[in-house]
Amino acid sequence: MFKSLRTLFRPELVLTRSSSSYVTRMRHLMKLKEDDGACLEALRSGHLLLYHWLAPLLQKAPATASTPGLFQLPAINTSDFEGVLDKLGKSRALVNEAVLIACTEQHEAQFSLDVGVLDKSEVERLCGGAFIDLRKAFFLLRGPEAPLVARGQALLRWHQTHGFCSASGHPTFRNQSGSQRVCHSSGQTYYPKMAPVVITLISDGTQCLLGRQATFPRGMYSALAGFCDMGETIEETLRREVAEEVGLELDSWRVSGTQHWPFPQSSFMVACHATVTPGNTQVSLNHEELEDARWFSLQEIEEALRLKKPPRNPEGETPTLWVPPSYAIAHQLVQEWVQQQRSAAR
Ligand SMILES: NC(=O)C1=CN([C@@H]2O[C@H](COP(=O)(O)OP(=O)(O)OC[C@H]3O[C@@H](n4cnc5c(N)ncnc54)[C@H](O)[C@@H]3O)[C@@H](O)[C@H]2O)C=CC1
Ligand SMILES: [Mg+2]
Repeated sequence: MFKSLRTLFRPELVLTRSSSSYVTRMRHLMKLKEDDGACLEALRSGHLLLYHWLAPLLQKAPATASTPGLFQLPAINTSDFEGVLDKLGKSRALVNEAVLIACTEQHEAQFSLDVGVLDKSEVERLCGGAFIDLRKAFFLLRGPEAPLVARGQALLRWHQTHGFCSASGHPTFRNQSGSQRVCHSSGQTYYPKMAPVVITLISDGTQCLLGRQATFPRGMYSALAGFCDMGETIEETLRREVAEEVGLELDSWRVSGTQHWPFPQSSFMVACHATVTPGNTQVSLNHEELEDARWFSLQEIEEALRLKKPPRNPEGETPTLWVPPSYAIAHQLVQEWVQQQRSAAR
């Protein structure tokens, strides 16, 4: 029913276009964030990403030979969604709860809206699509849609959990864009927050170390991660987390990239590659933090990367190794490590 957001929002193009178009777009977005009237007007002609209790609405993408079974985000015009609300006999005022998350190159504003108060299957039927758990959605979306849907969900979650001032206990009120909340009693302004997390892939030169928490799905291993303590630098967190979780002393490390991750309450992931010397690989596991941590060979990791979706891994059978989805920065670290190993072998 609705066209794909992919046709409207292609941030990768920004890199190849003149910087002035990027600057104009960012200035436009800044105005919408700060000016309630302009934001409300932009909402009228904007697009909505719908969520139902924080699960995003996805629709099947047209299949191609290389990308069968993929999904996309439907681009729903605000006015079309108001028509949906009319059909459901619900107030159009729900649309005003949308929060601003981005704008297209044509300066069309994009908002996310949680429609948990509406009947899920009715919305799915009228809008064409299905509400899918965000962790699952990361396996189904490609390109810029995964970070966009993550950002939309994170901002909605932040509003849903910051309705009261922690100083006065009184309700807080959002601005139109949703970029902040204010308590009129204490005068405190609240901004959406991300918790810094360091995630690291440790290599001994030929193998890499992955760990799993007891709550991970069967067979899934990931790079080691840990939240920064108050006042810590990235390097201090990195060394401490590795020492705490697997009892290893790092030899060297470098930052590889960063990412916003919407779990558990929005994390700012700083991804690093680290090394230990080959004689210093004996893992001493902290069972309170990890269920297992093991060294994996290049071949094992290459096989895990070939899986396009999580394997079935039934109880009672030895699970097949798999790693987080391609959007997760852990996946990118693993891929970079494979590239490094291959080029070192040439
Ligand atoms: N995007 C990616 O590729 C990956 C992301 N992650 C994310 O990294 C996060 C941190 O990794 P963990 O090993 O769980 O961290 P961790 O090793 O620091 O342990 C988690 C514990 O830290 C404590 N903690 C301290 N500050 C916290 C905060 N701000 N929020 C929540 N808990 C806090 C809690 O007791 C929690 O149970 C995970 O929540 C996960 O969402 C983890 C692996 C891959
Ligand atoms: Mg950890």
